[in-house]
Amino acid sequence: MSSFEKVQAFSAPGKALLAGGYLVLDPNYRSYVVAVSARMHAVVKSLDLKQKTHFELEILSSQFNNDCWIYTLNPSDGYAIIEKDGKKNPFIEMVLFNLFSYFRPQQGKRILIEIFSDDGYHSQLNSVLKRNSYKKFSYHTNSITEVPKTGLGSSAGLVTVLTTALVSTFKSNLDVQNYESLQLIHGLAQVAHCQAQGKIGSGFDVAAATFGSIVYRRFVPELISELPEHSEVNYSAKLRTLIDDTNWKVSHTRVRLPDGLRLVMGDVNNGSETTKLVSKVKAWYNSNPSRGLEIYQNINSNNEKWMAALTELDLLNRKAPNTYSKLLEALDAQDEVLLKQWPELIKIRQAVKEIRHNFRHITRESGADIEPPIQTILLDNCLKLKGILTGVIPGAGGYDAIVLIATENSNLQLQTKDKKEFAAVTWLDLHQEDVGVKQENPVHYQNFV
Ligand SMILES: Nc1ncnc2c1ncn2[C@@H]1O[C@H](COP(=O)(O)OP(=O)(O)O)[C@@H](O)[C@H]1O
Ligand SMILES: C[C@@](O)(CCOP(=O)(O)OP(=O)(O)O)CC(=O)O
Repeated sequence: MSSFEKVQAFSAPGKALLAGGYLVLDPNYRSYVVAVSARMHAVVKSLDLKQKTHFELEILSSQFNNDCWIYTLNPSDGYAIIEKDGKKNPFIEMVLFNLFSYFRPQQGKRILIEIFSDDGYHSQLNSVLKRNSYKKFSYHTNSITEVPKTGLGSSAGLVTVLTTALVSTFKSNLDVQNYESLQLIHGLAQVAHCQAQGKIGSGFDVAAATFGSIVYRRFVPELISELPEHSEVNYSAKLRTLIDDTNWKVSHTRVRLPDGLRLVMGDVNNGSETTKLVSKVKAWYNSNPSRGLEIYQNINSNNEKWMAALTELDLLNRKAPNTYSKLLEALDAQDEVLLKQWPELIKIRQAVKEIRHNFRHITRESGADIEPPIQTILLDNCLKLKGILTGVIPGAGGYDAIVLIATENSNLQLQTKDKKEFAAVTWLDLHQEDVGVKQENPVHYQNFV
């Protein structure tokens, strides 16, 4: 047993926002978010410091230039967050600040948290793979801020898993399958993530990291924007009231893609500035609200049709698995005559076609490259492949990785090999993973070589 009293491990998934991009910023609209198999992990070791009230914290991210952030927190100065060498990581800082403001612990501890992030979150260029008999991670000589991201929500995953790790040191016997515990983690992580990124997004990414694949409706931003300044003496009390005694009116209903279907992500080795896209779309909407509302309502109606049709597929599989198998066979054949016999498939394809058509309107009218022409061509080519049900550019769109819904049997590598129209696409080794925060076995994170 190491010198630490308690050792635990947790993980949280990345995300792909399939339906509801931009609209999900408005609490009137729902979104469909799929948790993906790229996960952020935290191994937390804690030791009580006898007769001490201060906290010695070390957050280690050895995969990225062996980065670590070291803090000493004292109740006497309001748990001020000052990194030993002045190093900055706003996401770590905001988690620490809000966790200590919420729990206000008095029993001093030494806490070591090691963060691990799966390959899907970042480019693997200039990295070395290290493994043990349970897991493998890529190690970079560059710091985290210098390694290109893939848009799976690394900061949301980090904030959620770091929040979970710290909650586990202050709340004995934390059960991450317990709904109240997940609610606590979710609230604290949403506050920390918004404060760290300096803007209040819809929070779909933190919700998916916490709860897994969900249909999500956001909380009103004022819940977080109206918190006092950190320097205010009542910050801690207001935070506790927000977390413990406030109905956020957020909804996150668990969903899963129907059996036999899987998420496929195709990276085009490019990216988009979500903040810039969002501001362009907001400016477009505000410049002509009636046009914006018309387009948004059309997109929302088709988002809801898409979500309902996915649920219908799931129900069909449960009620009539043999019939459902024939539907999957029709998809694998990609035979137009056969496919016409399946209204559930036609419904999904027509809904997504309408959604994409409307986003191309917004692209032209706002100047925000939500579905740029090169991505339109790629998606339309993908729809002709055997086994493909539909496809979108997730989230804010742009030049991020595309997302397809495909049958388990579809072999995209084989179908696209040496085809010039797919030359720019790398099919990622990712799949949907329905579960959010998970307890892991700490033994699985030792001796990577
Ligand atoms: N493994 C990690 N270790 C430490 N910090 C991390 C890690 N992954 C992400 N972060 C933090 O999150 C930031 C990336 O957040 P952001 O730019 O919002 O990207 P994303 O869209 O992937 O969330 C990094 O600059 C870093 O501060
Ligand atoms: C526009 C949005 O509705 C969705 C953005 O989804 P992305 O997955 O594109 O976001 P990033 O994590 O920044 O890549 C903004 C929001 O909901 O906050």
